[in-house]
Amino acid sequence: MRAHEAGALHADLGGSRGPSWLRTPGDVNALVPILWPKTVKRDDLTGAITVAGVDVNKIAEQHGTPAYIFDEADFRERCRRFKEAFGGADVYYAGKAFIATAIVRILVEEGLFLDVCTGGELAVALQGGMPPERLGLHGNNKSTSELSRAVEAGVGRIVVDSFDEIDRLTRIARDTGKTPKVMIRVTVGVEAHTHEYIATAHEDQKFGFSLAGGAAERAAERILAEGVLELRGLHSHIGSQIFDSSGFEVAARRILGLQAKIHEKCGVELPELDLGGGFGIAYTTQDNPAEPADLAGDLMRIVKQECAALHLSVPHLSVEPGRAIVGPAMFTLYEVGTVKDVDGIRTYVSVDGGMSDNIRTALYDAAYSATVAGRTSTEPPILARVVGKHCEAGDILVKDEFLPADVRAGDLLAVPGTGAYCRSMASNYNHVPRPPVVAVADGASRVIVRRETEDDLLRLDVG
Ligand SMILES: Cc1ncc(COP(=O)(O)O)c(C=O)c1O
Ligand SMILES: N[C@@H](CCCC[NH3+])C(=O)O
Repeated sequence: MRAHEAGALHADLGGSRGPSWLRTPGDVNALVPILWPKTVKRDDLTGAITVAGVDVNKIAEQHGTPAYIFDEADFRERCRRFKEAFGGADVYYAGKAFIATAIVRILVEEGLFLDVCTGGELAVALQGGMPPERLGLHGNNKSTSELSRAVEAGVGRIVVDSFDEIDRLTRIARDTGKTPKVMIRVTVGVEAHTHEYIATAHEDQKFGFSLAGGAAERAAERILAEGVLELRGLHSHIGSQIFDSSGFEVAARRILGLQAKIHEKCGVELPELDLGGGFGIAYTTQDNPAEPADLAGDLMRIVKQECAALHLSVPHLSVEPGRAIVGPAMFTLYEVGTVKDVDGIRTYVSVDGGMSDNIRTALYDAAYSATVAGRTSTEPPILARVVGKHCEAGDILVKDEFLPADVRAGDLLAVPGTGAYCRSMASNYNHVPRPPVVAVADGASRVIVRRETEDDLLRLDVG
């Protein structure tokens, strides 16, 4: 029996963040549906996890570990649920969560729009065949080159974020004779209830034009007065991994207040409104995210009510979910390399990846769960910490989880909920090559982003 068994530890963890799930011998193998992509289950005979009918042991054999495993059917279903929920509104998938040409192709097929925020993401979007008019470009410091490329490609809307950018884009428009469509990113002053680093609408941060300070209104006046850019509407994004719709409500009220002011002062009713993304997902069983239909209902109701109160016509709405579409559609498959009991504290389970493939635990103190994936176990649960292979004590993937007491080197370990902001934020720390993304659908797997190799990294050195 390992250092910490579930029963004994439960009391110690009370009050602290604790594990996501107090496991008993019977349920240490359980897959809690809210955490896993829809086609994931355990095979009745072998106990191994399967995705779209493919055994993870086979995936590991074929593609190696670590690997991000993408459940295509799950992703498509989430695209459809958002699209249906928001009815006539446009759903811009936020590419920063995870983008690859294969993903873009699926988005095109599912009729979604796409939000990109750098020249690199724009290149992937165009390579994947997204019609440029269905693209939006974000960013607080877009370069002249990025803006020119977007204008040249005919990107549907550029969300302007500073007066410098308005100047830059105005010059490009004059030089090219084109009329870029723009929205204004407005900082509405909402303190979103999420980690400080991923909240984006309080006053003291780098994004957008301040509403309270009057910059947003001045930006609209300037764009309208110069008449070189086509002002389509206002944009607000309050942060990420948000569960509570009250922040969106306040944001919508404030931004529509500005819409009314612009109407009054400039005589223009802006035809579009974007309320951003940020809808939370379950990383552990303690998270309880809203359904897209409920979110959509709330947002659309607030916008309609507020427009009626302000005597405005209801603008064409759009939203930008990233995490809520791709986050739960992937899990990361690792192989356990070492298991170390630190007596009286916990068991450290080291896997063959780490903070280079998932920085979120180290960066945001994010909580994840994990399970032994290649088999089931009848052993009692022990409290484990899943860590990576990097030269860093903070290289933690899953802070607290109950794993079976016989977890051992060679086991496959799966961490769910890693579709968003894991591959897209991956690094080569310690010269560790980034893992591939393996898509699984209808009983077959295919690589959609190949594994990086040490040779790839060596080729960067030119000295
Ligand atoms: C402007 C903008 N839109 C959309 C998103 C997507 O957020 P999420 O992935 O939380 O839905 C972000 C990221 O926070 C963002 O900055
Ligand atoms: N990267 C963050 C969210 C920020 C999203 C982009 N504005 C995360 O992992 O949660």
